[in-house]
Amino acid sequence: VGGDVTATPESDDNEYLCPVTIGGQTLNLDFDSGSSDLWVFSTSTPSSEQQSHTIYNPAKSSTFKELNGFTWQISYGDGSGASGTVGTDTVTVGGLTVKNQAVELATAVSSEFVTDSANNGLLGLAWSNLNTVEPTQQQTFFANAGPQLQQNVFTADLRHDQPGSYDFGFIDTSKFQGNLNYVPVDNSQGFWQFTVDGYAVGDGATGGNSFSAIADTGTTLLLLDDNIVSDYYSQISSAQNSNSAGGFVFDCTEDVPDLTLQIGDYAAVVPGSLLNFSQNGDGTCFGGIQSDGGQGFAILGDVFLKAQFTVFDQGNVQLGFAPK
Ligand SMILES: COc1ccc(CN)cc1O
Repeated sequence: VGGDVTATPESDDNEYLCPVTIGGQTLNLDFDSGSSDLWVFSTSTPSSEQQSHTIYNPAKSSTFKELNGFTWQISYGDGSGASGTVGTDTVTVGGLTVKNQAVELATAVSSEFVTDSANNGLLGLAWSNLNTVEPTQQQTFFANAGPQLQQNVFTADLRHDQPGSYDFGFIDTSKFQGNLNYVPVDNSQGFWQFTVDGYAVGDGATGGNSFSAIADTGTTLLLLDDNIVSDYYSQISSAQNSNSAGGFVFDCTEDVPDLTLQIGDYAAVVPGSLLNFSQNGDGTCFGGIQSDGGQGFAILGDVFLKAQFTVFDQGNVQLGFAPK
């Protein structure tokens, strides 16, 4: 048994949304391998915050059950957050169904979510020890689905400005080139965390110290240690760190170098085309590489994941990468 679901980018590839059916109601959710709560805009969300979102109505689901007294509260790296109550329902993603899945109903959402009208909630794909439900932590959709999957994996094939896909339970070898390169995962902090062994800017030599990183489909950019960020932008003559833009920008006419991350024997290339992330409207462009804020590990978000086919292997606690 498996599932295949389309992942559609919002404008500027800011996030990727996938249709999820909950108790017979379909909402587009942001699949997030950096968190472990499945939460939705619902009839419990204040009407002023519902705006033009698609909402889930548990009263209309014949399979919804309230988890009385259970609550959740989550905050994300970008400062956004949400909180609410909890129930269970039947959740289907691309033909794969999980019964009695914890579904978290938002009773409060931060402004970033209110204004992002295409996003009707998140489906967490990190490890269940990150789930925020109290008094009893809940399992993710992927953890619950694991036992019914042919292979205990999901894969991510995100693309620039075009639909990609998530597959659950199988590896579609037509979606990548060559062989998969596996790296062990440390899931003790609940993330898909692994070691990067070095980096190279453009066609320069691979160097630098090894560093820890997480594979995070719910983060837009490629967030790296400040030393690597400085080294990278030293290769772009007009680059500057702009407070008003919120990070490094450069003239849109510039030739933007590739970045290669050495992961074991695998050289993961992120092409310069993906590292010229978006236009600021004033002739400058915003970089796909930005600072990780010194939090001790790099965040390999969608900018990185667009350039790789990635296998999130729950059974063997490992990640697999291949070029596309
Ligand atoms: C405001 O939108 C979001 C905030 C945080 C996450 C999770 N990294 C996903 C989002 O779509």
